[in-house]
Amino acid sequence: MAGFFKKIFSFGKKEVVEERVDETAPLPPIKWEALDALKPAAEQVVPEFLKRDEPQPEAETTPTVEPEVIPAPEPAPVEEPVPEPAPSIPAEPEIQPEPAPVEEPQPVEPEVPAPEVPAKEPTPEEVPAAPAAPEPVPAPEPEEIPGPERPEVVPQPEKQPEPAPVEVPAPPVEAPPARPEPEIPPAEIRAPIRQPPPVETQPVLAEIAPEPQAAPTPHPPLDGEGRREAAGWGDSTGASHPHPRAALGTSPIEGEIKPAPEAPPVDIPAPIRQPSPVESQPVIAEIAPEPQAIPQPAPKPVPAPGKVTVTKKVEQKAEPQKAPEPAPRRSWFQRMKDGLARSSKELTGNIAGVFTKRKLDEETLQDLEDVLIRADLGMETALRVTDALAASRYGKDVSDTEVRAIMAAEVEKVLTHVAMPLELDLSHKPHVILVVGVNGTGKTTTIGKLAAKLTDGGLSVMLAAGDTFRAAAIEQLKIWGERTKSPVIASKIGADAAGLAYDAFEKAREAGSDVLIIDTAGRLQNKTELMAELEKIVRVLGKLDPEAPHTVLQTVDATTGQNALNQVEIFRNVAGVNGLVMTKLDGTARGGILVAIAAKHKLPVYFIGVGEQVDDLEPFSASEFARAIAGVA
Ligand SMILES: Nc1nc2c(ncn2[C@@H]2O[C@H](COP(=O)(O)OP(=O)(O)OP(=O)(O)O)[C@@H](O)[C@H]2O)c(=O)[nH]1
Repeated sequence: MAGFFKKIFSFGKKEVVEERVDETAPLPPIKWEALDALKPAAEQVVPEFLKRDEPQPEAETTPTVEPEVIPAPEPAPVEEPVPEPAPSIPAEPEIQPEPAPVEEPQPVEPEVPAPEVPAKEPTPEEVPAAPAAPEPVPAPEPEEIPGPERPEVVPQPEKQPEPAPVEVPAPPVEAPPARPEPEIPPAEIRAPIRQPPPVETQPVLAEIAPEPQAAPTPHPPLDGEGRREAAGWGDSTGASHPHPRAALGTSPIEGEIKPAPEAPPVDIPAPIRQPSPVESQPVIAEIAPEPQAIPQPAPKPVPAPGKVTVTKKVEQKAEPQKAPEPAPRRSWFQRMKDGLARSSKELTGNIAGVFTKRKLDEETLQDLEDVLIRADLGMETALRVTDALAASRYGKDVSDTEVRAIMAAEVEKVLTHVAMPLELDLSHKPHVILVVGVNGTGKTTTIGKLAAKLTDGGLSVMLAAGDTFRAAAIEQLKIWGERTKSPVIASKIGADAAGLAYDAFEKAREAGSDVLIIDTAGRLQNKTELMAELEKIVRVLGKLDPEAPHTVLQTVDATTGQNALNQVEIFRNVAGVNGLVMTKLDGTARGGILVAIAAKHKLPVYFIGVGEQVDDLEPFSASEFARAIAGVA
């Protein structure tokens, strides 16, 4: 068979050049009888395909497909010149028998001969015969051939035509486009596609169809947008489509969609919004079937993979995850221990470094003293620890565990005297608590935490925004007042703090409040002004109650280290501080400063803060603090 075809092709090529001139002439009537007689010449008919390219009538008949096929095989046999195609013309009768061969072999070759025969020979007259032949063939051949042949044939002619046949390739190329044109309807569909109605889904197919040469491959032309459009349609028609969401879930489609980004789909977005993610999937299913519906139905449903929905699914997953977020609350001791972890870790680590396989001697004791001082525990406490250790373990092997235990015991002894509970003398109405301290040490926050404790204990509390220099401080106190349901007395920014304190005292008394907590500014930058202001507040309050303020609390920021010692010294002298609140013990390695302050000033430490939350303020416990900082369970 291959040899047979080659000959035909060779003829066709040569003739092509000649025939083109003839084709322009009108086509004479076909003589079927004569054609039968000419059967042997069928091979020579080859030249026709060339003519067919130009002749319009052929396009209608199925034979058009055949002529197209011809060009593809042509390349090889250019050598044999067949000047006289005339006899071959009668080949038409052969064309009918061709159907059978065409079906058998997938290769287009068998089909090629049939069309060729009629085309070339009939310079003018015979040419018409070619179109006539196709008419009988139409129904059977087209169905079988179309699916497989189209994709194969089209690409071949274009690629194979290498050098000489340059002329030939041109015609075949033209032939293929002619076919799609009849299908043009799809192009028309695009316009409707932009419109939301479900009918638009068809247009999408049309777009896909053209590419179909890629037909074997899924949906190259579809874009993410295209899918959306489809999705919109799918929603409306989704019911009719059998494609389950599961099918759509496949990811493969996505890859296809990406490659073909087309402008038209952009319009589609509107419909997409309407459908929910789930709906979009059905749309995809619709798109796939359409292209297949024409040639290949079931197999392509795979397009469901186009699941642009994948992104939507992801979103759905994210939503549910957000819901569950309960936070278990740790015990106070655990929180304090965690808060002091940095201080403890550094301290115990250094101690372990000193006592690694060493006997306790003067050098070792000196090293330990240095470690304790660097931990801000203070000279006094450091000496207490080393003295206690030397008294019981000098000259002996000592482990870091034993050292930490002794240290915890000595620290506790120092703190025990300052670890006192805050006592309120409610014989005074109100009991006035003046809160002082450097800016940012936690005055306002501590006031809020304390107010919460007092109100939770059934006491009525009133708050006074004595820091009149900062609007933020006033607003912050108001927030705490709302949280604790405590009235807040405030004034304009820059107002006299002493005057505000006086007014607040009167109002608290009038209201019968149990406790009045007064916030103050902490501008150490201008010590003179600060001292004057605090002294004035104390003096004014004394006018209403000689013993007021009854409690002067100073907040000390543990992160300030040794500076805290000086701060306490200043405020104690200016405002008569009689109690401390150590704040921010969480997140600092300098918690030991609390021990140094206690040892030096011997002021009561009422509370410690280990966080910003309302319940992160707890009464100070010497034992707990000592064990926590020494790393003793
Ligand atoms: N981590 C931690 N932060 C705290 C603690 N106490 C207060 N803070 C934070 O420290 C910052 C300052 O707290 P404030 O209460 O505004 O301090 P202040 O002394 O009133 O500051 P001024 O209003 O500027 O005078 C805020 O962000 C508080 O949330 C604590 O115990 N631990």
